[in-house]
Formats: sequence, structure tokens, C-alpha cells
Amino acid sequence: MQQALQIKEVSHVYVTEKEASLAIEKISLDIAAGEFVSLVGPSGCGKTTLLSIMAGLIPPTAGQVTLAGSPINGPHRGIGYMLQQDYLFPWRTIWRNATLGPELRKGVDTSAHFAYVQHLLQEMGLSHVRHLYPRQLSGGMRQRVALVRTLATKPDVLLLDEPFSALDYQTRLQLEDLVFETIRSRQKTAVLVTHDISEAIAMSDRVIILNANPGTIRREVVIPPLIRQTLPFHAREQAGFHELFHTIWQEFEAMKTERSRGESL
Ligand SMILES: Nc1ncnc2c1ncn2[C@@H]1O[C@H](COP(=O)(O)OP(=O)(O)OP(=O)(O)O)[C@@H](O)[C@H]1O
Repeated sequence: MQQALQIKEVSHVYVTEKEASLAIEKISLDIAAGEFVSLVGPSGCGKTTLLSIMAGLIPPTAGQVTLAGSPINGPHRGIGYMLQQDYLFPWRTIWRNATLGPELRKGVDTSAHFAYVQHLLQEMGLSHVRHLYPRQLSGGMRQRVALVRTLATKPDVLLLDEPFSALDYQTRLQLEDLVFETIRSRQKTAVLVTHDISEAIAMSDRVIILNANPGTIRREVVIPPLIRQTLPFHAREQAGFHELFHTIWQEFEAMKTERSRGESL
């Protein structure tokens, strides 16, 4: 399978006035084109740091990330991201927020892009709100606009940093299905950071569990096709789902025990 993202021995040290702290250490991970990978782990284990390095938003202290063989040294047009907050501009209409990506890129065929955004808005059930402002929309609708804006630039890879966590449970489940289907039908590569173990299992091909202090890969759990082939909502009802949940949960419990043992030494 063709490699989309290759993470090679990536480490990151945050340096503040007071101290230097190693957030992640020598993380290596190959993600195939079209694969959906989730990163889970205790708070502070470096999930967002790793995703930010993949996005080219922060340079790694050591190691390298490549996209289809080319090093990522800054924001890259092949990579789009969607965050917990929608970061829509309140003074722009939904249409002008959704078309922001193409607008910022020079030399782009604007009419083709506008037609694509129009198509995406329709697909996400947002055509009727294109003239409204973000404050006039629900949280779920705003995240759908954020998804349209991310897809509008046609990235190969989508990095998703807890994009559903600010939403109510029902909206969250609906949006999980929508994002999953959107990514699957376009055969995009995706990396999701989440605190929600069942969300990670329901959406991914692989779940990567990270250790904390510093962040390293602890374990990788491959999701079987039976779960993989259904929408996330129904994936939760498939045989084997609860066993996988239990496996990952046990790793979290083990990390908690190891932490408290370490603290009492
Ligand atoms: N800008 C920064 N300056 C200094 N330290 C930072 C900075 N950002 C993150 N850290 C530290 O790096 C470590 C990893 O943080 P990161 O946010 O990547 O973890 P996370 O797994 O995404 O956490 P959470 O699950 O709570 O969102 C933490 O110890 C955090 O305190």
C-alpha cells in the first residue's frame, strides 16, 4: 500500500523560560494512503503536539514527517485540519467562510472551486444557510461548515483534533457518521485525536495508544473489517467492539497504575 504520511523518530521538546520538557520521544509511524488512524492516550501524552508536527504547524526538535516522500516543513496544501473549535470568522457569512481556503490560494480556478464548495455545502445539508453568519448556526452546523472549508482545498490528508468534543452527544454521533462517510467515499487519509475510546474504534482502521511523559507509542490496535465496514454509529453494535474497548481501556488503567507507582517511588 502507498505510504501517505511517514513519521520518522519524531521528538519534540518545549522550551519555556523555566524549563525544557520532552513532550514526545522518537515516535515512528507509517500511515498508508486512505488509512484512518486514531491517536488516544492520557491527557498531556503529546497527541496534539504530534498532530501539529504532522500539520507542519510546529517543527519537530528531532526526526521528520514526510507526505508521499516529501518532507513537511510548514503548512502544506496536501494537508487539511479540523479542530475542536470551528474557528469560523464571525464577520463572514457561511459562504465566505467556506470559500476562504480557495480565496487565499493564488492561481486557483475560482469558478471551479466555488462550484465545488457549493456542492460540498449541499452534501452537508448547508445550502440553505449559506447567507447566514456563524452565530446563527448550531455547533453541529458550524462544525459541518468547518469540514466543508477543510475539504474545499482538496487535501489528501485530514488531521482531526477532537473535532466532535464540543458537541452534544446526539450531534456528535451524527457528525461522526458524516465525517467517516465523507472521508471514506473520497479515499482520504485521516488522523484523529480523541479522548473517546469508542469513537476511535468506531472510526478507525488502527488505534494508536500513546504513553505519557514523554509521549511514545505504547500499543497499536488494528480494527477488524466487520467493525470497519459499517458507519461509526452501527460499528458500536458489532461483535468484537466491546472486547476492543476493554483492551484499550485496560491499557489506560495500566498506565494509571504505572503513573501512580512512579509517583510513589
Ligand atoms: N506550548 C507549549 N509549551 C510548553 N509545553 C507545552 C506546550 N504545549 C504542550 N505542552 C506540554 O507538552 C505535553 C504534551 O501536550 P499535548 O497538548 O500535545 O498533549 P495531549 O495529549 O494533546 O493533551 P490533551 O489530551 O490534554 O489535549 C504536555 O505535558 C503539555 O503540558
